[in-house]
Amino acid sequence: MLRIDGVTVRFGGHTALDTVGLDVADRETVCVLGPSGSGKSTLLRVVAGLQQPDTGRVLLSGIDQNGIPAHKRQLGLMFQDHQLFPQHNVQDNVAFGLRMRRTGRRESERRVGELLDLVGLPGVRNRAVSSLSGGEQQRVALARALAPQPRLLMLDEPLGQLDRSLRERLLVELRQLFRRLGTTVLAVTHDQGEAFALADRLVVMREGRVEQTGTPLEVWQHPASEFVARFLGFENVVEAMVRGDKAGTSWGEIPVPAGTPEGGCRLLVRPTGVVLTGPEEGLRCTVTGRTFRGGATSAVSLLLQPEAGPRLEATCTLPAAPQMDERVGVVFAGGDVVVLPGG
Ligand SMILES: Nc1ncnc2c1ncn2[C@@H]1O[C@H](COP(=O)(O)OP(=O)(O)OP(=O)(O)O)[C@@H](O)[C@H]1O
Repeated sequence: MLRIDGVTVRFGGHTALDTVGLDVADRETVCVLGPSGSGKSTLLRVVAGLQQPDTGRVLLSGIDQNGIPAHKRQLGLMFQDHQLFPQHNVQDNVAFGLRMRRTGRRESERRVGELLDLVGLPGVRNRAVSSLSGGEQQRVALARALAPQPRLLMLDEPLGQLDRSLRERLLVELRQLFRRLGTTVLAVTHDQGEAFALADRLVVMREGRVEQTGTPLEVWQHPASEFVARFLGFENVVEAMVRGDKAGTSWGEIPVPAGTPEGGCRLLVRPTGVVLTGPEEGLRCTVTGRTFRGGATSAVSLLLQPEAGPRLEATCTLPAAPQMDERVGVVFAGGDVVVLPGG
């Protein structure tokens, strides 16, 4: 459906996109994830035809889009500040793209009704946009982007402004909606939770380059670099020397996956792989941070300062959680140890 091929964009001396390549298949939802300034929005703008690349091509259904203006690319755009017309009612906002295409009034009204049902807002047709809540406005923006039946829907931080519980609910609904409609989606976000919930495939960007692509599970299980691991929120990274099925580190010996090449590398231990034991067992640590995360699992995040080596992050349940300044022992679970490539 979409092919981005060797796209480079420079602003003066700064390279915002550096030979980026990316394919999005028909009906696939791809989320581009990366820190602020990594080039995500620029990538969307290039696909939309709002930014001319210095080199490279954008193909939609095999056709090079060079020279095709934004409004002729048949794309649906939904940007962060959802750019609705606040003084107009919902009907007029959702029908905007249909008017551009000269759709008749009756057909347009039918389609708007259908879309409002779809996004869970039946009966708001005549309300002023300014009278809707933030979440409702977001849904109107989505209905507006979907109305002209774009061949590719592009979302830029679609749920950025919303509170957490609303965001989580909408994410689930959006995913179901895209499945049902067979929509092809390219979304960008800096929020990994949003990307994981929405995407069939993730693209992690760093300084204008694609650092890793894969399904959310692939990226989570095998981050391609320390950058990706840290971006996903994994902090337990340490220098290691692998010998057989163990690695020597400043935290002591850690089991490594079978087949790990011998020699120096960097290891990641997911917080779930840092297992608390009695204070006389394993690596001795002091609890220096303790945050109750709540949620269905009543999880507690712990920061542990070991006798030697960098600080560790661990998680446990509330009943099992030690207190601040308490001394604990730690052993490492092999299943949560990842060898970072290029370390
Ligand atoms: N029109 C422009 N002129 C000059 N520099 C620009 C322009 N647009 C973007 N940049 C620069 O290009 C880089 C990438 O910007 P971009 O907006 O694509 O990043 P992003 O990953 O979307 O960031 P954010 O998550 O903060 O929106 C940044 O360093 C930005 O300052």
